[in-house]
Amino acid sequence: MKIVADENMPYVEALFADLGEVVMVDGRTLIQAQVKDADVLLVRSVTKVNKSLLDGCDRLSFVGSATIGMDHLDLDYLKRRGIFCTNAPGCNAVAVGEYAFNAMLELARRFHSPLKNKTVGIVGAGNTGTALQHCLQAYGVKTLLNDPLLEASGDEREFVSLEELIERCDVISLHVPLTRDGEHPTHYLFDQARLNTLAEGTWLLNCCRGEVIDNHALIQVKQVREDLKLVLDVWEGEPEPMAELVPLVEIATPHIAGYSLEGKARGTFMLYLALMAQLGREVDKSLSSLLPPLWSHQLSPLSVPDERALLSLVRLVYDLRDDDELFRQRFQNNKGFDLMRKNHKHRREFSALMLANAAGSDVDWLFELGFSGVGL
Ligand SMILES: NC(=O)C1=CN([C@@H]2O[C@H](COP(=O)(O)OP(=O)(O)OC[C@H]3O[C@@H](n4cnc5c(N)ncnc54)[C@H](O)[C@@H]3O)[C@@H](O)[C@H]2O)C=CC1
Ligand SMILES: O=C(O)C(=O)[C@H](O)COP(=O)(O)O
Repeated sequence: MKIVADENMPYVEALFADLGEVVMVDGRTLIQAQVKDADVLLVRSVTKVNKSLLDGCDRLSFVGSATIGMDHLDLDYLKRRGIFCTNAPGCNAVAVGEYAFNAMLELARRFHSPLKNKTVGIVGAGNTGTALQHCLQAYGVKTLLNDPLLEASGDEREFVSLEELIERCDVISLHVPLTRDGEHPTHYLFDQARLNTLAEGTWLLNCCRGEVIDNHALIQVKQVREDLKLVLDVWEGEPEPMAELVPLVEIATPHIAGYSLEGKARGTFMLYLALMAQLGREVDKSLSSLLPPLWSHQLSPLSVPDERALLSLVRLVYDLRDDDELFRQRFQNNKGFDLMRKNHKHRREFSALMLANAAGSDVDWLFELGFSGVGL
């Protein structure tokens, strides 16, 4: 069996080498000739999997994307061809939730405006939106949700309209898939008209897909709205974000919100499980055996850390300012955006940090937030 896999997918050798020949490729520039005799194709979000890539790849029977998003996969074409296709729902949801929470703490510190007192609106209350809500609730921040699809499906949480969310929230974080059809398409969900309705001083975060915001319109609006603060991890036109937009953004990163080691490993592992099921073979590997051990720092945060101390703890796990700084230096270099992603030093999730405080104390909310505790 021949398995062609994106080189930015960790643990492929460890999980798939037993099954056949593994060939690692640059997913962004992948062409048909490289997939011609493959049985299995493992991709990430940068590979457009469609007729032009797969025409004539007659042996291919399995396509797996180690991502949450599926907008790069032509699902109708794959179905017509009878090629099994799967993705990795929720694999990096915790990473995205923690990224957005982290970014909010950074803005709060920068603008001397505590997060604790704000109302945060989450647009798209699926896996990543819920992971963010979890962090915010653990810290005691009020959240409002907008998700017309979940609302209609009977999800029992409370939802508000997008208009109400925009009106009532100080912070808005976007967590929707990129869609162009259906009753609630998200392409340019935040167009010029909607951006103009943002309340004074809103913080707007986009960690889902660049095209959910009209980036040209965002530039125009931001140029006259110093009060708006932006956090962008995703950009229209990746891997070439609009150069005029970057300086207008407070925290700018190259689509790495989901890049925790745990999240990426989970993505590869979910594809391994799907392929083993497809092949009718027994699973003989575990995710925990792939990951390095927790950081067993015996940290005991003061009984109730204030927001400053909380940010210090969060920065210990992942200092978002490093990625922001590198991004500004490198995004305009030849292939800078993709190189930063490829060479990204995997961060860990909050759970990698073991706190020495005992459970059942007044810092239990830190464990709720995701940090590990001795004996938990
Ligand atoms: N920056 C990054 O590194 C990452 C980005 N993503 C992106 O984030 C997206 C969301 O991921 P998940 O939360 O895991 O997906 P999910 O499928 O679990 O949740 C998405 C939610 O958005 C809702 N939704 C769809 N259209 C909507 C609309 N018009 N208005 C409000 N809500 C709407 C859906 O009903 C669903 O509940 C992915 O599709 C992917 O594109 C995901 C992981 C990492
Ligand atoms: O899971 C998703 O959806 C994402 O956006 C990925 O985290 C993006 O990473 P790559 O697949 O582009 O490496």
